[in-house]
Amino acid sequence: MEADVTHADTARGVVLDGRYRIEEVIGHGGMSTVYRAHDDVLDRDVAVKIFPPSSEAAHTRRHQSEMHVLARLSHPGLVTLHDAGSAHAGGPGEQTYLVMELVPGPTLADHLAGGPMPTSHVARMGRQLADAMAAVHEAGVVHRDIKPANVLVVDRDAVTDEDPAAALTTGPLVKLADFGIARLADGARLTMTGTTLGTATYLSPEQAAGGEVGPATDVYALGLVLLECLTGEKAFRGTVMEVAAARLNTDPTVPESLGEQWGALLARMTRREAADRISMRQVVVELTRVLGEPTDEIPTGALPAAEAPSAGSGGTEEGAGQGRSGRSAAAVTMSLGAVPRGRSAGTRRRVPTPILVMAVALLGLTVGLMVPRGDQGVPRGDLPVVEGPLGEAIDDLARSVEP
Ligand SMILES: Nc1ncnc2c1ncn2[C@@H]1O[C@H](COP(=O)(O)OP(=O)(O)OP(=O)(O)O)[C@@H](O)[C@H]1O
Repeated sequence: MEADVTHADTARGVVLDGRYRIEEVIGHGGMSTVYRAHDDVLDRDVAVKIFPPSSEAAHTRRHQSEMHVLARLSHPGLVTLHDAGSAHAGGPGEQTYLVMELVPGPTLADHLAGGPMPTSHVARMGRQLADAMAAVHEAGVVHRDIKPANVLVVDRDAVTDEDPAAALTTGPLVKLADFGIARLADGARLTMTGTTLGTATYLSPEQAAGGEVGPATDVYALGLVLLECLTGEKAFRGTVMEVAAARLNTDPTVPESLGEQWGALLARMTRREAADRISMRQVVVELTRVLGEPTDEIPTGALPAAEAPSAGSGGTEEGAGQGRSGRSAAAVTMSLGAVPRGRSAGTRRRVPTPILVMAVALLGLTVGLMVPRGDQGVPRGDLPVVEGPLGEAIDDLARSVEP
């Protein structure tokens, strides 16, 4: 019988596909365990992300669809997908795994525990993330889970040094991980044992309202992440319920001390109406202005020069989320099956406010009931699956809670 790769103690030493030798756990997510592994064929270290066994064919199909999208995305600011496969293929304990570029540094969440970052560092790091995300949007995909825990810091010194000029100009400081995988398993977090629930810190208003999610959702989340990097404080604090509900009526506060440029940019990124936000490509342009650099020489990491949009061309709302194929991000999201249960392509539907309030209350209540009072904050037992619009609103909230 093949070894179980669910747990660290049984996974160590397992060789997947005859080449990926599992070594040690390097990260846990709500949906997976991430291991350092050695690729015996290419003789290099890699990261292997293993999902728990799924008995639902729909989950497996969704993982495969998402892998195909991940495979076509290439950008220095995105963690590269090398390979994918299944352990115990065809059996009841089949487990999907992804083999990725190994980024050995801490996450931005780890880094932020040390306090705010210098503004120029935030601008450069933010521009790298925005450029990567603009490429993602232009490929017709929405991440939907931008948060510090999903930003891997490539070079810790480049973020902490007072004068990291060389590192800042040569390569990406950060890489975005967890690319859209979390959204694939709609509702799975609500049924998984051992899922860590935190706060709905980076939830966009449209996610909180159960509305349609598009590229502007990522812009909002990145705005909150940048604000947190600058201030060292989360923009919204409180219980899951309070935090999720607050953003429907409240704009994040940008301290005046950050200056007019940052104030204007962050306000335009975090407008409550998604349609009023600037595009991710425009964020790249604005952060270049913040850095005092010419906007006609903005680096675009992923796209060949011939295909790269000019600095300003993607900056219009019309351009936001349109891929080179001409398909909108929302359309591709739907074709991936990444839309919450029960939604169909082309259907625009908002969850009525009373349902949202019930959803927020239920999620808050559930988290309150499930999270033990100790330091770990790890819920025990299964959370209920709720069908219909209420379930969808809860799913959206659950997907957005931060570990
Ligand atoms: N390519 C990588 N290189 C190094 N570490 C990684 C890599 N990918 C993920 N990790 C580590 O594993 C952790 C969990 O990964 P990830 O967020 O992708 O999992 P997840 O199950 O999708 O999580 P969630 O959906 O709860 O955010 C990360 O926070 C990071 O510490």
